Amino acid sequence: MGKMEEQPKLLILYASQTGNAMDAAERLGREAERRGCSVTVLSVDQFDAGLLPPLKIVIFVVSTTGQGDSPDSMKVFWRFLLQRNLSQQWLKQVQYAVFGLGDSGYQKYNVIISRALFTLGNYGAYAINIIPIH
Ligand SMILES: Cc1cc2nc3c(=O)[nH]c(=O)nc-3n(C[C@H](O)[C@H](O)[C@H](O)COP(=O)(O)O)c2cc1C
Repeated sequence: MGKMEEQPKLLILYASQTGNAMDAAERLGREAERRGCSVTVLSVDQFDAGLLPPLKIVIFVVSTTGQGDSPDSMKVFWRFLLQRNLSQQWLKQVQYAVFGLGDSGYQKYNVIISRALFTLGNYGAYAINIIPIH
């Protein structure tokens, strides 16, 4: 027989200002584990963005804070992604989904979703779903 099926590996990265995106990410992680995935859940500031390219599936859970700002924990990761010396194919193997936490009472509702989508897409990553939560 062929080699054993590997468990699908899933990375869930969250960017949270007051804990809601973290709670949502951990809940998502538990659901995925129950369905047979091998899951790692981390805050974006605990993960080196340079390690993204070989990953197959990454789920981002990001909240919008301030006046349409990203959480503080996302800044370094963000700066890395905006570096100019990364190729347009840098994330071509990566499929990703973005869950966004926001409040439609704010003018800049959930804008961090679109920023994340745009930036990752620029590197050839493939968006499998974009899900605003409010
Ligand atoms: C100070 C503050 C500013 C916020 N600004 C926005 C905003 O500009 N756009 C938006 O969609 N939601 C905004 N929200 C709502 C948050 O996104 C929402 O409460 C979310 O659940 C927070 O997630 P977190 O705990 O992971 O940071 C804001 C919330 C706070 C407390």
